[in-house]
Amino acid sequence: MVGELDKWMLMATARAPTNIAVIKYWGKRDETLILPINDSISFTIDPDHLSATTTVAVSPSFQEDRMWLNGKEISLSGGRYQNCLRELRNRAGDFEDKTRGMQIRKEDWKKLHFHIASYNNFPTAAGLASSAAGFACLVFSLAKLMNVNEEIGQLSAIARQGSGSACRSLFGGFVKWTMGNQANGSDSIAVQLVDETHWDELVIIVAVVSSRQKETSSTSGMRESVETSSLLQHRAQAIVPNRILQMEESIKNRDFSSFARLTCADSNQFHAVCLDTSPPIFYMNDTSHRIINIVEKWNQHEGIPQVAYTFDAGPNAVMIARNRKTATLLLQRLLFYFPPSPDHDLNSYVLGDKTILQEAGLESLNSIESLEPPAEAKANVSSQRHAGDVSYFICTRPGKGPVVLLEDDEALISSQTGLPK
Ligand SMILES: Nc1ncnc2c1ncn2[C@@H]1O[C@H](COP(=O)(O)OP(=O)(O)OP(=O)(O)O)[C@@H](O)[C@H]1O
Ligand SMILES: C[C@@](O)(CCOP(=O)(O)OP(=O)(O)O)CC(=O)O
Repeated sequence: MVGELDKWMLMATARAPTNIAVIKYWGKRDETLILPINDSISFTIDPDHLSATTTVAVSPSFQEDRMWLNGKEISLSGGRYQNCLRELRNRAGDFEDKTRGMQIRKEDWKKLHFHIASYNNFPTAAGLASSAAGFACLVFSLAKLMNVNEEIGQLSAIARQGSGSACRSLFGGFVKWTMGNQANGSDSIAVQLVDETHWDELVIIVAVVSSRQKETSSTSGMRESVETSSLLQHRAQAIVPNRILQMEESIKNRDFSSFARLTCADSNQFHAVCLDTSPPIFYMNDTSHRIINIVEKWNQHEGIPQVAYTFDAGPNAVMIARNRKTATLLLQRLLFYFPPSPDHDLNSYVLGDKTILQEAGLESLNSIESLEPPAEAKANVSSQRHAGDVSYFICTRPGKGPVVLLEDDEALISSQTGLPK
């Protein structure tokens, strides 16, 4: 189809955030329905910094379902996309717009085709959970377009079938994915624990760590762990249930010390499970280990945790600081140990909420060069600097769940052609 559309077209646009788990999901009991072997808890990241925006359009002129991701056409033939589309079509409602003379009955949705355009405001292949934001956004925007009359929890069970962690991106704040026990997965859904205003002191700094090697995907990594790791079985049965209860308590009470201990312990146990997998999977690299060391030594020096860290299936560090003051001290440490390489400017080295840079008194490359080693360095950690080992940092905070975008200029599909703008 080229040029003008010859029939009507209906569109919806939405934006959905990514999320980072503090109690990790690792292991499925059902590969097709994506049912996990344990509950997990995450926080949602501010969509201004890490989110997917998706426009979905429907028109009798469209001949097949098509999708463009970051401007490039991708195939929708994979089982995960097909499962989400089928589940949503099964739940579609009637739609009528008398002024435009449009009527779509429930059953018509099965014959109509979609054009879908999505854009991630962060790198897609950098291990920053783009699939979580992407599938949450796909399901949320299609549910709006098709008038699906379901609670967000039920939509989360559809997003789960795109990528497990995506179910948690249907809510803001802190979110629990309950594993459920039904064979059809109807009770394996996300629930919001608290919204993003409950604990608004927290500041998040993500270190995107340079990595050249191709990582094992989460999907195949967790399959191998289920098949070969006895530590994984022990973790799911004997460790996680208690940790979930403790984590819920620390979030409810904004108890940072307990939150940080649990978050770091759970990340480390997840990576221990990866090592216990045969053959072992190494997601973290030397820079990741160095970051853990810096945070651990600082926390130890202060006597109570200042910062928590967590790592997903890759070398990037996600650090959570108890408040803005701590975040500035963390940023000073990070920029001391990992200054930008000579070809970088500060503006492209620290992304997201740059006001933390100003508060840390770091407004020029010179100010980074003249940073002193932190107090704990002399006693415990080497003060060697590693320019170039981190690609960039993102400063952000916990944020809200998916939203519909109503402005025409926010749509990614042209109302004239039905194709990406
Ligand atoms: N905006 C989007 N809309 C729909 N699907 C997306 C979107 N962004 C990413 N995806 C899907 O997710 C896949 C990438 O998922 P993958 O798990 O490999 O990486 P990731 O989620 O960025 O990293 P990780 O899971 O390791 O944190 C893409 O190939 C695509 O199928
Ligand atoms: C380490 C993790 O980030 C694993 C996420 O795995 P995915 O949700 O990407 O896996 P699939 O369900 O196979 O798509 C931990 C987490 O997010 O809980």
